[in-house]
Amino acid sequence: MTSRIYVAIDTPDMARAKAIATRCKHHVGGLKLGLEFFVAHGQPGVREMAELGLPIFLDLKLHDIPNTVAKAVQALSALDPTILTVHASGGRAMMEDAKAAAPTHTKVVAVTMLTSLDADDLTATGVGGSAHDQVVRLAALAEAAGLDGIVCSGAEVAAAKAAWPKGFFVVPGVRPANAKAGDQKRVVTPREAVDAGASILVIGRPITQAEDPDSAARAIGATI
Ligand SMILES: O=C(O)c1cc(=O)[nH]c(=O)n1[C@@H]1O[C@H](COP(=O)(O)O)[C@@H](O)[C@H]1O
Repeated sequence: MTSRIYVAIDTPDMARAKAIATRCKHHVGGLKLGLEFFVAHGQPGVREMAELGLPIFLDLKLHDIPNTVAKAVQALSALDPTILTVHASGGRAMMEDAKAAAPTHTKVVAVTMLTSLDADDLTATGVGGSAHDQVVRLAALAEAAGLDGIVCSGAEVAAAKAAWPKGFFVVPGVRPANAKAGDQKRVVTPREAVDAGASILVIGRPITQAEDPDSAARAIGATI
C-alpha cells in the first residue's frame, strides 16, 4: 500500500531538498512543497522535484479575493499538482473559484485552523468558540464550496470526518512520541492521526531533521 506520509520539504536549498526527497522516497507517498521552497525556486523548482517520480502536494495556502486566487491557480495549473491548498477563511466564493480553476484531478483542500494555533490564539484573532467548532464550521464551508477536503489537526479530524465522510483529510502537526513539537501546538502522533481518520499525514522536521531521513520515515511508517 502507498504510504500515507507526505514529507514536508521545507527548505530554500534545492540540493538539500533533492537529497532529502531522494533518501526517503521509498518510504513516503509524496512530497509536500510549501512557501519556503516555492518562493526560492518557483515552478521550475517544482518541476525538478516532480522528476523524482512522487506525487506533488503544492502547499501555497492561497488566501486572497476570488479573482486573484483563481488566476493564481490557473497560472500554476500546468504543474498539475496532486494536492493544492487554499485558506478556508478566504470564504466560499474564493474556494469555489479556486476549485473551478484547478486541474480536474487536483485535490483542492482548505486549511482550517493552523496547527500552530491553540485556543488562546484563536480568541486573539477574534474568533469565538473552540478549535473543534472552528474546524467543523470551516469544513462545512469547504464542502459547500465543492472542495475535496480540508487540512486540520489530528484532534479535530474525527469530528470533521463524521460530518463529511467523503472528504479528504490532511493532518499536519504530527509528532512521533518524544519528538520536539517546535512551533506546533495541536499535535498528535502518527498512529493517533490515522486512527482518527486522516487520509494523509504531513510530516516535516521529524523526518527532514533526522540524521537518516530514510530510517525516520520508515520508522514512522511502521507505527501506522
Ligand atoms: O497546510 C499545511 O500543510 C499545514 C497546515 C497546518 O495547519 N500546519 C502545518 O504545519 N502545515 C504544514 O505542515 C508542515 C509541518 O512541518 P513539521 O512541523 O516540520 O512537521 C509544514 O510544512 C507546514 O507548512
